[in-house]
Amino acid sequence: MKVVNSEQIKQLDRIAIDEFLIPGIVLMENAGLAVVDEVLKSIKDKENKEVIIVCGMGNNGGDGFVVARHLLNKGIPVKVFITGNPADISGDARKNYNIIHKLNVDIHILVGVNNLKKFSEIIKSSSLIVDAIFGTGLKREVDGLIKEVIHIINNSKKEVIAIDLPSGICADDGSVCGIAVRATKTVVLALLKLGNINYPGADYVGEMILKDIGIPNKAVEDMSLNINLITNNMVKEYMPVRKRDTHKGTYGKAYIVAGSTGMTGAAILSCEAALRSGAGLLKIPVPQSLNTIMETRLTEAITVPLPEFRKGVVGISDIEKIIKTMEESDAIAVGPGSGRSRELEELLRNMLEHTSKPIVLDADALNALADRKELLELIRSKAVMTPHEGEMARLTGLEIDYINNNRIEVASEFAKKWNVVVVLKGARTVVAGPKGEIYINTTGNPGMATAGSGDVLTGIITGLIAQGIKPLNAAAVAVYIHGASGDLAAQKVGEYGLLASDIVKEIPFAIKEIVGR
Ligand SMILES: NC(=O)C1=CN([C@@H]2O[C@H](COP(=O)(O)OP(=O)(O)OC[C@H]3O[C@@H](n4cnc5c(N)ncnc54)[C@H](O)[C@@H]3O)[C@@H](O)[C@H]2O)[C@H](O)CC1
Ligand SMILES: [K+]
Repeated sequence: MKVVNSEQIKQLDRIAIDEFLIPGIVLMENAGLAVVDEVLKSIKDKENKEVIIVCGMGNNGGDGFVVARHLLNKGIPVKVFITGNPADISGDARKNYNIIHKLNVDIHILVGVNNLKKFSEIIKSSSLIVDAIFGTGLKREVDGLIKEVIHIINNSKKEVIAIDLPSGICADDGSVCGIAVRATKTVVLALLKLGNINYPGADYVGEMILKDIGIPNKAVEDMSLNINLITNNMVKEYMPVRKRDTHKGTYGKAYIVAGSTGMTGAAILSCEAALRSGAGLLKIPVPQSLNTIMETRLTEAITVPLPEFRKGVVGISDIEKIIKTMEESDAIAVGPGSGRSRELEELLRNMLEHTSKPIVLDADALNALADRKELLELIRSKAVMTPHEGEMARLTGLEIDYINNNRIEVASEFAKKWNVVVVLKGARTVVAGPKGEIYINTTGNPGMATAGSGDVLTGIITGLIAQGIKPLNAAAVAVYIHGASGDLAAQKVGEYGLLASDIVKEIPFAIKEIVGR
């Protein structure tokens, strides 16, 4: 499912109007009607049906005027409040304003303190508020009178249906521009905006309903939009169908280089997650002294004990064996719980130099790359890197705040620069491909911010690549499954006590729920 920013939706609007000759006022009519549907659903069982529509000076306000006209026609009492002088309204919004003016709709102009008092009184006796102040055209901090208006709407505790975006949320990044309407429901028009799904905006939208307003699919296709929301359907499409006459070899061999003294748990979580995601076979090199622990915990994996240079750390002393296993594998991962050491840096250098197999680089492998940037030049296989913002900061030298405010750009630039897939983890994990492809994930919950959660994700990505899914798609599908598994776990144990191992246990159920098998 495509996601756009304000510039892209503006361009799409222009293509629909100028190239496909769909009059803008038709789109506005469709937008208004889509909102009317939702308003009617909401007030259906209410005795008091009075609807307040608060309109701004742009096309979002124009949509609001259309809503007013249709509600009036259906006998619903409506009151329209306008946040400025109607003389300043132009274009299609102006036409729709003129119509409701002719129809003698009860229109109020919001100016001055006394007027605001009246506004809050009238709101009190209403049933529902439609927020049509700003949509994708919001430009700057909301202040003055409109800030007061939004404050009154939020304090009213009334049901609020926002048109396109809750007013005050920036369409491009979901930031709050001074203040924003807290909506019960947001009717999103034509395509999702980044502001609808990125935090904090996502916390303001309430229930999100995406409505078609008649922009031709062809116009959307012509734009070759690069930002996608990961959906159930995408996961269904990419998860391999398991045929009857297959064997474990069909589903790939994964090789996970992980764990060291004190951090065997990370390795176990990654390995179990890879197997729970469907990988056919899994091997893990184990420092000799840790072999008993690993064998005891990992029933289904094959552990390969290796001589250790330093106690509890896999080094390069048996690099030939490691290279051979890499060559026999379909997917490799390195880093979870590996520990920071010179041995790991050397091991990683050797691994990168000797393999062209897809490789997932996580945790301590990312630290090694951050400490020795020249190793990044060695990546010639299809690599997936899974940093959180702290690791991304170390890899790029950028400030964490900057990364958090520019997650898509940062992930995408890095992916393009190093020709890798980047999974920038967080509340809305961003998966970026080397050709500018972007996937955003919306599954998951705060309970998943717990030790080992990332190790599970690495295992899922590796397990999916092993089954033949291309690294970019595997990463996108994996973050979705990871989040969905976390959501199932949270349903059972809540968010506080959720452990990474709870996520692993839910992987098969999440896949079954999404894929249907
Ligand atoms: N998707 C589509 O193709 C369609 C969308 N429609 C609706 O149109 C809005 C976008 O309309 P636009 O006129 O570009 O912008 P807005 O109405 O969101 O706001 C612009 C309006 O507000 C003023 N303004 C901006 N920021 C501030 C501020 N901080 N304080 C005060 N005033 C501000 C600005 O000067 C303008 O006057 C989209 O979201 C949909 O709802 C169409 O109806 C159908 C086609
Ligand atoms: K709005």
